Amino acid sequence: MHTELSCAWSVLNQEHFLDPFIIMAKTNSSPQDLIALSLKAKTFAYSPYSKFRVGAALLTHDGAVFTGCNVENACLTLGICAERVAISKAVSEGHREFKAIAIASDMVDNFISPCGGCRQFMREFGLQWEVYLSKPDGSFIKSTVEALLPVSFGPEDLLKCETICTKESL
Ligand SMILES: O=c1ccn([C@H]2C[C@H](O)[C@@H](CO)O2)c(=O)[nH]1
Ligand SMILES: [Zn+2]
Repeated sequence: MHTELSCAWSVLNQEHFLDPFIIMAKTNSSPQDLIALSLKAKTFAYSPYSKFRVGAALLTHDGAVFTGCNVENACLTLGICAERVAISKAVSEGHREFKAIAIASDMVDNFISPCGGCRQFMREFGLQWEVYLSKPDGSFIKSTVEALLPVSFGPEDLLKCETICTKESL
């Protein structure tokens, strides 16, 4: 684990570390690498209201990594979580298939757990991908989107309602 973490930190110390394609070339995308990237992303958190910093690092099917941090707003309800920032960055650049997301916070004694909204946001892109809930020391719980959001509602369900498709409803 120490070797893998050193690898991740050496990646982070290089210029352009936020470029997903450079990260793809330089890491083996282990959970430890992804967590190290989420910890780095956390340092960019804009959280003047809650003072609660969160970072996320999202690994795509093709090995790219997109990071995110929480971004709060003086209009308090407009803040966005780190996970949703990372997913939106990936989707907006053409990536919709995900392998894993790592989440980091400053909580020393607790693994950061994604909010319900972020679980639903993850679920939009599948149930069978991994979620690493981490602590600042790099320790983590490995879960999945499905385990975090059982019996969920997703895009497939919209296709199951006949009334949407029948002429009577028009
Ligand atoms: O998994 C989580 C939990 C919380 N937050 C953010 C939202 C808000 O900015 C702050 C406090 O809830 O932390 C995240 O980004 N991800
Ligand atoms: Zn959230």
